[in-house]
Amino acid sequence: MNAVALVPAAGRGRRLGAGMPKALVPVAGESLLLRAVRGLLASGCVQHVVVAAPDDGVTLVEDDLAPLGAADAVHVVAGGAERTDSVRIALEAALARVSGVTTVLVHDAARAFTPPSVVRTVVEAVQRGAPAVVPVLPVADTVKQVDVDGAVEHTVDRNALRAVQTPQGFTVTVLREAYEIDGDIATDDAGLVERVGHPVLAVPGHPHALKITTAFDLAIAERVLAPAASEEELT
Ligand SMILES: Nc1ccn([C@@H]2O[C@H](COP(=O)(O)OP(=O)(O)OP(=O)(O)O)[C@@H](O)[C@H]2O)c(=O)n1
Ligand SMILES: C[C@](O)(CO)[C@H](O)COP(=O)(O)O
Repeated sequence: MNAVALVPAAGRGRRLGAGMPKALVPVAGESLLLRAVRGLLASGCVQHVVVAAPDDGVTLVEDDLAPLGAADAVHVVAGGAERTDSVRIALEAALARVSGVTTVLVHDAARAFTPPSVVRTVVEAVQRGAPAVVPVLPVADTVKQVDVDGAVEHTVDRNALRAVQTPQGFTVTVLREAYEIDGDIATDDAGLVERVGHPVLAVPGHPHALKITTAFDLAIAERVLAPAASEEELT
């Protein structure tokens, strides 16, 4: 069974400060978005991708993705004000275009260098019966809870913490249920699924699934991730 992937790519990239939508920022000559979509398709388990573009950038995004030569497998819609709005719009578009959808991935364009192997791991976990799946990494730093004044309240047991990445995977039923609650906003899709009471399974992520958020992250992408991606087969 194949999955459908939703790619929220409508963000402005304020923290990056590139003066253009972050998804279209190039790294070694290819946009973050093109790289993210190619990685999804290279996994071999994604049959269709719906990209949520900036509302004034749908044609720009369509043109950016043209080199993939996958026009039948990739559809671009205008995203929304928040990430959750963009995902909701892309989900509705995917279900209107693709029949028989069972598994849905949600993958940030900003995580452009996610290895296709992580995509497969997430899809396989959903198709083995997990209603919701997130790729994760251990937390390497000590984490402390602080109050509004910055005073440390306590140290959190980092062994019980994981840093969550994308693609996140869901059964279509569970994701639709989570997105039926209008106005509900969360920083990730699994958070909405937790709120409607479904279990979420953590599976291994990958350091290359770094979310390109700041100029520092972009430098890491240019100097480390892009060279590594060009060396590895997209397998
Ligand atoms: N209204 C929004 C906001 C974000 N995103 C997407 O959600 C992903 C994760 O968001 P983030 O990394 O925060 O991107 P931006 O919102 O662009 O960054 P910033 O918060 O710095 O502006 C990105 O691929 C972004 O394009 C989206 O589709 N629609
Ligand atoms: C979805 C996500 O990538 C999981 O870590 C993250 O929550 C996105 O956060 P952002 O502030 O929208 O980049």
